[in-house]
Amino acid sequence: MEIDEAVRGCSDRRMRTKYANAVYVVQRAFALYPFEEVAFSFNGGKDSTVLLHLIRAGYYLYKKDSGDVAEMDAVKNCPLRTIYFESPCAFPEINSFTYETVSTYGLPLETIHSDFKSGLEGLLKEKPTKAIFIGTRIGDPNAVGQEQFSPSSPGWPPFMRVNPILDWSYRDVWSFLLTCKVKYCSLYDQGYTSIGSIHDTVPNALLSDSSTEKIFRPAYMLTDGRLERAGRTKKTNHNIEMNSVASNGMTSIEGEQTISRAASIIVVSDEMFGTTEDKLGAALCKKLHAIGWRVSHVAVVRNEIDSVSEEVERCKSMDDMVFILGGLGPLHSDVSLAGVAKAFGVRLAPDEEFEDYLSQLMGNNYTGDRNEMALLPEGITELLNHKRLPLPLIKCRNVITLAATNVDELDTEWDCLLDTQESGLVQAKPFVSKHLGTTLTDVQIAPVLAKLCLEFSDVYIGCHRISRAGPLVVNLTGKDNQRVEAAAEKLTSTFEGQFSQVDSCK
Ligand SMILES: Cc1cc2nc3c(=O)[nH]c(=O)nc-3n(C[C@H](O)[C@H](O)[C@H](O)COP(=O)(O)O)c2cc1C
Ligand SMILES: Nc1ncnc2c1ncn2[C@@H]1O[C@H](COP(=O)(O)OP(=O)(O)OP(=O)(O)O)[C@@H](O)[C@H]1O
Ligand SMILES: [Mg+2]
Repeated sequence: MEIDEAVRGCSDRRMRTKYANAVYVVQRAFALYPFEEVAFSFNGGKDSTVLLHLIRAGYYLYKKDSGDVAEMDAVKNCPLRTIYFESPCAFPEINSFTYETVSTYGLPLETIHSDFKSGLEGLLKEKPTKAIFIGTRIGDPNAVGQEQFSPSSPGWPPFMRVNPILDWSYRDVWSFLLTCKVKYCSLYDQGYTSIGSIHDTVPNALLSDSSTEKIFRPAYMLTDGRLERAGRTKKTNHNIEMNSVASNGMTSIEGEQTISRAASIIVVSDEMFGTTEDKLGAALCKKLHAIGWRVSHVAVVRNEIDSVSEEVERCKSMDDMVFILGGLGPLHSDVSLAGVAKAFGVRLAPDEEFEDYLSQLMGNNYTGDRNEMALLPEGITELLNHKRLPLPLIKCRNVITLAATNVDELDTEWDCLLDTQESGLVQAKPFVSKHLGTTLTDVQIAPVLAKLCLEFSDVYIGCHRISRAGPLVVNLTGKDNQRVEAAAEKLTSTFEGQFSQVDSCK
């Protein structure tokens, strides 16, 4: 079987692994469902072209494994029911490629002229259909939450969606098509990287030839697969918004200076419960304070997925940003990302870009076919790169997982975050603080401080003793210097000569 031979004979270990997993899914589907109750959703796109050849290979291997040797000659092709939702808005090149391909490979075609949902309702009424092969991949807008076998969504007719290439990247798709030397739709050679309708799809501008805007390079030349839908004008999923960036890279929009920002910190560590102390959380508090962010909450949780996910769930909606310290890496106790994924209701899925960084850093020094460290929360992860970092930091929506193991590493990671626009760490209006020391007792000043708190609700009024016998230090912190000064003035004038300014609250 030419596809099987081409892949098994290639030197690309990743390709061979992806192929082996995908054809395994195909074989499982043929083992699970009667052949006549399985369909293939084919639209002439690159992903469904990959799927076509994987189905052909999987069918061949399935027949071979089940000992149908007499039939082997006949299974060069796979006569699987093929459905195509034909739309008047489809590119003529897509239509002709689809018809040509089904004829070349002997696929019985059922053309449907309505939308996906009602078309599938009609199909299922007409013929029992238990499973449908679909070329959905991670990164497609509809892929979030799907597995290789996923029942159709509630409200859709009941069938199993079989997604053999769910974990394939853009690059995997092109490696496969080029390795197997199979025909694909001609639009991909004209700069189209993902194809919708004639109304919402143009060639990908990232492939435009710099000398003339009308010439585009072929789709397989796109280096950043995350931008494959950049030519889908209406439904783009990855539009990158550019904000104004200050010279240090930190977003510094004038209006932002007055906004207030709050963060919470989650320290993930079993050791904090008895054998060591948290230095990183305290250091991060100071760093946030220094850029004018309020720290609303610092929590220490155990290395358990549920403990992390419950804490992330609480903090992510309460604060602008959540920082996680600890629990990142290949150890059994490194559960932070699994906790984040659970909090957002997504699964952990292989991230090719992160995998590339990891293999540059550590070669192939991981066990099994898969690098478990490259499993990141699916559909919500952004990698924050910086030239000073060995690996990008992982940001899932408003949750940033820091990799620092000591304060020096934290200093570096923090500087890189400030220098990276995508981190979202905008400079907020800085805090001003005043520290006033006194030898008065807490009982003496308590009623006055209570009133002061009510009158100056925009000033944080903290109070602590150096020892039980004193002295006492009152800390006044706020964003408005005049208000902080006014609160300090009120306190000192109430207790004339009894308060003096001290450097800081040690
Ligand atoms: C065979 C088939 C089954 C589908 N099943 C579902 C489904 O169960 N739930 C759902 O929300 N969408 C379903 N869809 C719609 C897809 O999620 C998606 O809208 C479609 O593949 C178009 O993708 P595009 O917007 O990237 O072109 C299905 C589509 C096809 C072709
Ligand atoms: N009109 C259609 N008819 C049949 N199947 C379809 C149709 N549109 C989408 N599908 C199914 O959904 C899958 C995902 O569609 P999607 O548009 O993301 O991929 P593609 O068309 O194969 O490639 P590309 O991303 O380059 O357009 C397809 O591989 C196919 O299985
Ligand atoms: Mg398409």
